[in-house]
Amino acid sequence: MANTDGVLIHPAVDNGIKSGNSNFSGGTLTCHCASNPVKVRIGAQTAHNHVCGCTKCWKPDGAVFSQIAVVSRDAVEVIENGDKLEIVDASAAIQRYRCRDCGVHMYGRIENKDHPFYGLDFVHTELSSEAGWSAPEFAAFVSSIIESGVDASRMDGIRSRLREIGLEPYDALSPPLMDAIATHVAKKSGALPA
Ligand SMILES: N[C@@H](CCC(=O)N[C@@H](CS)C(=O)NCC(=O)O)C(=O)O
Ligand SMILES: [Zn+2]
Ligand SMILES: [Zn+2]
Repeated sequence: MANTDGVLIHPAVDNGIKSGNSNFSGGTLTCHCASNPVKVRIGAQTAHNHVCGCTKCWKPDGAVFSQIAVVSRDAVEVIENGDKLEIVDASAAIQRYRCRDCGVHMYGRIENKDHPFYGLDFVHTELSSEAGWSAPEFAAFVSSIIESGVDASRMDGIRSRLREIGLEPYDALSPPLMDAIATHVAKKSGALPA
């Protein structure tokens, strides 16, 4: 069995996953700036929370994975210091808005109306002090952590640790989300009825 001692994934899951609260209805995300932080109000509970190993998603210092969930774009409102936001990569499918001073990503938005996840924004709920956000359910883009410099020899230990804390590892998204994407594509091409 792979040794999982000392394998750190993300602070929100390393000491056990906190359950979500089904009555929770949102909170405020705050960037890491000591003065004039960017604040984003999320007016709903999130869904599909997960950890992501890709190189594009924002990770707190020392974390190998990011933690990211989706919420309707209608529920996302920049309420303070929005002038500090800049788009990381305007050509990416997900346009990630980061604070130009501290680098924290405040939300990611899809502008392509044909994208399977159009209408959903991507947010890091650890930026909120409120408890009750939906709990992470799986680990996505696990092999991608190698692209950030994790040696492939550590992957057995990292996948074992993810399973140990209840986050099934996948090298893309989870099967239900991959199925939803493929269904969207098949309906567009006509392979399935719209
Ligand atoms: N192996 C690539 C994967 C990047 C990737 O496809 N990320 C996923 C999960 S966040 C995605 O949907 N990206 C869309 C985007 O970045 O716009 C990396 O690590 O950079
Ligand atoms: Zn900031
Ligand atoms: Zn990602």
